[in-house]
Amino acid sequence: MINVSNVFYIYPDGHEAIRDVSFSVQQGECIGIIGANGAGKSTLLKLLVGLYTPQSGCIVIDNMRMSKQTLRHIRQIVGFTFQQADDQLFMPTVYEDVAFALRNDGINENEVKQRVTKALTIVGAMHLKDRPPYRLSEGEKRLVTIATVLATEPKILLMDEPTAALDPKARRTLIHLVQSLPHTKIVTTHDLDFVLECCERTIVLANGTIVYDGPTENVLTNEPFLHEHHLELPLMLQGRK
Ligand SMILES: Nc1ncnc2c1ncn2[C@@H]1O[C@H](COP(=O)(O)OP(=O)(O)OP(=O)(O)O)[C@@H](O)[C@H]1O
Repeated sequence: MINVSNVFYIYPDGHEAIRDVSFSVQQGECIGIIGANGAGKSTLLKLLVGLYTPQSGCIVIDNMRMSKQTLRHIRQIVGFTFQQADDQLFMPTVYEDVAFALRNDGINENEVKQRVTKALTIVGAMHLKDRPPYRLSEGEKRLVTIATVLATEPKILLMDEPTAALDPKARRTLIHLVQSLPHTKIVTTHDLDFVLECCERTIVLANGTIVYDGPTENVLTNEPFLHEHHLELPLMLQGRK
């Protein structure tokens, strides 16, 4: 579903944020990308959704090599939720926000209504449809941003820090939602307990390179390795020591 080969990305100021990164993702996998602040997690997600273009290396999504010509099509396959929900919600009501991309694509109003209703129902936010997004709580906003993406019917979901600023109940709702979605998913996060519950495979980034790619359980129980990369044992595993 995703193949990343020898990708390098240097910001315009010369900072090399991604260095020789390669990995593949199979359909239906849920992968956690973890690492210290500044390790390159968000940069990598933005490369996968085509917001940034690598200086070298190649990204293939659903058998299509990412390029100016394929970007529009790839954006229909890949749904991306930003770290800040406010970056994604800007319409007067939740309904209009979820409908926005569909209307932009010229989809007829009947189908827009069906898709918006389905997406809001999946995330359990139908009751919010007439509310202004800026008045919602962080947890509600997070669910609505996921609905905006689900409505476009992507095959792949990329989520940047989805549990940031959520209280335990909202976080639990999100965990259940992510576990129930059949999509291929890549999630960047500092919430290692979330990774333990939702992702069977984990990639650890450090200074823009991959230092681990394998089963989640193996890496999240390796305390010396986690410490070396400014990470800690997930809270769920700390009692086992
Ligand atoms: N626009 C930019 N211009 C120059 N350097 C940048 C830019 N954005 C990010 N960087 C640098 O690229 C590196 C990777 O940043 P990135 O935001 O991808 O890290 P991250 O792992 O997502 O961090 P965090 O956990 O703090 O969100 C960092 O050193 C950061 O300072």
